Amino acid sequence: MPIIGNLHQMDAERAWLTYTDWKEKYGDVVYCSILGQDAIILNTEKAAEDLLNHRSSNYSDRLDLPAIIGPYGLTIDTIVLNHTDTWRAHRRVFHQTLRSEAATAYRPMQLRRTAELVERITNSPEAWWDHIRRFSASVILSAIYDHDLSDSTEDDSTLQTVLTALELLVRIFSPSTAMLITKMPIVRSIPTWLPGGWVNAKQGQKVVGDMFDVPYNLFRAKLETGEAGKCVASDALAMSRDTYKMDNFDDVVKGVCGTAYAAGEETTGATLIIFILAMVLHPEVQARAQSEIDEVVGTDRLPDLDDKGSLPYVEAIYRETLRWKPVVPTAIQHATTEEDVYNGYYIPKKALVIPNVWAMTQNPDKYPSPASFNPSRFLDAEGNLSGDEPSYVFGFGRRICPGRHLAKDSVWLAMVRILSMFRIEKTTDAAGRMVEPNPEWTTGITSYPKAFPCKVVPRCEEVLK
Ligand code: HEM
Repeated sequence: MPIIGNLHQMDAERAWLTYTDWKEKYGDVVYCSILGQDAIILNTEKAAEDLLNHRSSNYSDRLDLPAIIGPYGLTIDTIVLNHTDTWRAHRRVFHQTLRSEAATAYRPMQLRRTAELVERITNSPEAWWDHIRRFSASVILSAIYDHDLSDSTEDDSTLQTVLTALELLVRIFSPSTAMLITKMPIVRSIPTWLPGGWVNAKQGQKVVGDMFDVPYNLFRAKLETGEAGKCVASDALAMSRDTYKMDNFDDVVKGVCGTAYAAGEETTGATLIIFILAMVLHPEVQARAQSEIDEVVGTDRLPDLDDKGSLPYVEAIYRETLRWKPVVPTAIQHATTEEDVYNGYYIPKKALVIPNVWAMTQNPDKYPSPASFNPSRFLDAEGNLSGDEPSYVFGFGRRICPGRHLAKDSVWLAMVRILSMFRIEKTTDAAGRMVEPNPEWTTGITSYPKAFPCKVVPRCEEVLK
């Protein structure tokens, strides 16, 4: 039986990060080997749906990374768990607490947090980036642990603990480092004082352990004194009290909560940063959205989620932002449990399966001129929303992102409120010429622009005219 596509020997970095023209060069489904690991790259929505959605019982594992998971204390992290009963318990908690109807309970909190975001940008517009990152952290910490961030993020020990761990996780999960640690486990013992010592597993285990323990223990202490409000942690514990019985359920809840922070904070903030970049580059899109908002909402209140149905162009901007530069461009790799055959081609057991979300978003047959930011592609000739939504940017099958409903409300609300209150403009240089932002992009599991020049200006004078 033939192997799918071209046999292509890749090094780890290229296989994970050079995904731009894979479909053109190699076809819809590609086999490659990443340092000896079988890997299948799915370049089209059709192939991803056929395998990851329709055959999900065989495509919902993750890659076994025993050299990383145990030594770095990731044994209770939803993302890396295999397709086991423990993972199913995690997903049941996510479903119970963050499914579409359950996520609406967090809307009042999201309205408060977006109002704070607008206020902070009004007071110090030059620090918009920090305000956005604070916003995404504050929404997730509230939703998961009912934790209110301190005024200064530097003084918030909970936030600092999780940020330290995230920094480490992003580094050890970079493709080359993950492979290096897997192939040469000895590097885990490099003392922290030597160059490269940041991969030290003993230190990693402490840092990652704190990420799960510190906010969770704080929440448990609040629960005991009756101060804990509604959040994922309290709803999950109520589940176990009422109906759901399982040994070690406390570890499940702790794992769910710690993973949700790690998976939700950066993705939400990064999507908003991509949106700001799109707005700087496209003043005409911004102006059209602002006139829609002014017409529908008026100028004496902030838009809210009840306005969504009347703001199709804003919704189209949301969809185009997800599509234009997907923040998790190769989603998270799945793995097969058993061998399989697809369209006559053999797929090995325990193969990595990488959904090339980037290629799907750049498919010129579905999205003409895919590199341009054009929200109108999601509207019909009458200006109504088309049925198309790039929901595949949230992944596939049983592993689909369980935080997507919360994420959508947070991102949409922040976008519409920023648009209603501010103009996002290019800066000018000393000679008065416009500076065209052309940022570098982060690489790794997530991808978003590094710092770029832009000016955020309150619209109040313009609106009052
Ligand atoms: C714009 C924001 C977000 C994007 C683009 C995003 C995207 C993704 C993607 C692509 C995956 C991989 C799915 C797969 O394996 O097929 C994923 C997994 C996951 N996401 Fe999100 N996500 C976002 C926000 C969130 C939020 C807010 C939370 C939590 C509240 C969250 C929690 C998770 C978890 C726990 C997983 C792992 C699921 C599993 O392995 O079973 N995400 N996300």
